[in-house]
Amino acid sequence: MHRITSASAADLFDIAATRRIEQTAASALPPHTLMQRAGLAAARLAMALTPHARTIWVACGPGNNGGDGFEAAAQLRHRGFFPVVTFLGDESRLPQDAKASLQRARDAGVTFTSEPPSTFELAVDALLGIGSTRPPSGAMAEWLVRMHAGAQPVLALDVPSGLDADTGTLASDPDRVPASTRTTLTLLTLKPGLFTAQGRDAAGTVWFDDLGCSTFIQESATARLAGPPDHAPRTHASHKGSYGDVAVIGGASGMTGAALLAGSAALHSGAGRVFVGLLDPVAMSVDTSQPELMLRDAHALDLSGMTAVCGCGGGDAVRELLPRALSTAAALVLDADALNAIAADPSLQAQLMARGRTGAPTVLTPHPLEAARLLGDTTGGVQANRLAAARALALRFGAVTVLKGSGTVIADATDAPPVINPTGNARLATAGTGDVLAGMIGAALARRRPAFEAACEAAWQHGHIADTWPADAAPLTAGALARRTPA
Ligand SMILES: NC(=O)C1=CN([C@@H]2O[C@H](COP(=O)(O)OP(=O)(O)OC[C@H]3O[C@@H](n4cnc5c(N)ncnc54)[C@H](OP(=O)(O)O)[C@@H]3O)[C@@H](O)[C@H]2O)[C@@H](O)CC1
Ligand SMILES: Nc1ncnc2c1ncn2[C@@H]1O[C@H](COP(=O)(O)OP(=O)(O)O)[C@@H](O)[C@H]1O
Ligand SMILES: [K+]
Repeated sequence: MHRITSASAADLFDIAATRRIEQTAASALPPHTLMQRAGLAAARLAMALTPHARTIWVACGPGNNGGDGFEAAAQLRHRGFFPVVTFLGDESRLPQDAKASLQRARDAGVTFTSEPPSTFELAVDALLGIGSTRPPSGAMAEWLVRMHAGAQPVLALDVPSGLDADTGTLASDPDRVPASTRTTLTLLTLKPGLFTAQGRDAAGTVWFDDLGCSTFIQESATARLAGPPDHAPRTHASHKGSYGDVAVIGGASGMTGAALLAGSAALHSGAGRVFVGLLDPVAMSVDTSQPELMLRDAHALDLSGMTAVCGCGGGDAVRELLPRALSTAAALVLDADALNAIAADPSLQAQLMARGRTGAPTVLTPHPLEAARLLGDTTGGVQANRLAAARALALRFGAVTVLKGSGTVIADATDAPPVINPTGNARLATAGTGDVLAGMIGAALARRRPAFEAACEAAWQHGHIADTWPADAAPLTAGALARRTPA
């Protein structure tokens, strides 16, 4: 059992793959082994979370997730703790494993009640796991509200009840249950839904126990959790040409800052030279706070041999430059208004697809609304399955796609599993941080990192800066994020 951190690169498996792995493992092991291992791991984590707990409420549901709860309760009782189990299900319809664990809990002397205890130091959510088929309702919904309403920690077994383990969508309104400190012990496999969409908020701190079954995994991963990038030291005899040129195209009237932020991020991420091609006809010619940036008229930049970062603060004006960027830029990041222009223009879409077929490195960095426009979908539709949306965009345009937000998803058009970025937090929810990410990806492309790796590494680093921002420092602003130092 170990805690998952942003340093953990790991394979993620969806529900279908997890069930196949479970079958393989169960058929190779003595009956009930998996559930007993799951319950023991849960009891150990419960004891570590609340070593002095007097009452541990274990809420058990109608399937094998409930079985994990019975087993955990039995193990806790054997160790001198006082679990109180509430069981929401029909004993006669329990799966065999869960039935055996219910008996073991009874034999251990666990207390069963029909109503949750009035006070408890820890709640164990063993109501629903990967078999969740509909939003919890009735007593189950009430118990979930009750366990999350107070400050007591909640330990969810496998997945928080009601969370879709594939997509990270939560059946109930997540804002209804914000108070508790959440920990999730996920079992057998790590699931993608724990790390994207509402999964991060619902799961809290994630622990993983593979139940000793990693050797039974023959499946390819559904997705991967990005680990930190390797640190590649600069060779001594390198020069600015070794790190490439980035040209930011954006900054239409009133939005110059977005292009300057992307430029600043590219610069501080190590690009050899950074040009900022501004679309505002009366733009400044130098940014005295960042004299390293070479400000140009966007129309005058020759993009061949350069990495172009196109669209940051681009407004409508960026549209006319897109055909040239799509056909001539050596590598290309398309962000913000460049994506909106492409979404609205079939001829630009065709050009983007044609570029994709040439294999020229191209990265799209939509937030969910931009992704929805490109897909002809709604933001809700995109958020309902972020992995699928990122993959659909990557396949349609032949471009690496970075679908931003909590648990940024990075997909390409190959068979490689998409990556979920584990870093970042809501401090990034401030204007301009997306421009910074685009500039960071641009710098990685300029030093000739392959597009998928460039996107994964930049997304990890971008979130990591926010995660390690000193608590007592000034608020994180996009400018400071680009410079990587608190103002
Ligand atoms: N098997 C193994 O080897 C291992 C399994 N493990 C554990 O088993 C879990 C999977 O077990 P599972 O397949 O039984 O599914 P589970 O999540 O318990 O729920 C299914 C039940 O809930 C019901 N139900 C669904 N939605 C509902 C709702 N909203 N409100 C009310 N009821 C609802 C559904 O009923 P139905 O939809 O059929 O009406 C069915 O009765 C997995 O997550 C892990 O914890 C671990 O021990 C590792 C080894
Ligand atoms: N809660 C969060 N967790 C992780 N990353 C976040 C969160 N909120 C925002 N971000 C990140 O912040 C950036 C915001 O980008 P974007 O929406 O394009 O903003 P802007 O257009 O203002 O630059 C993205 O990289 C996104 O992934
Ligand atoms: K659960």
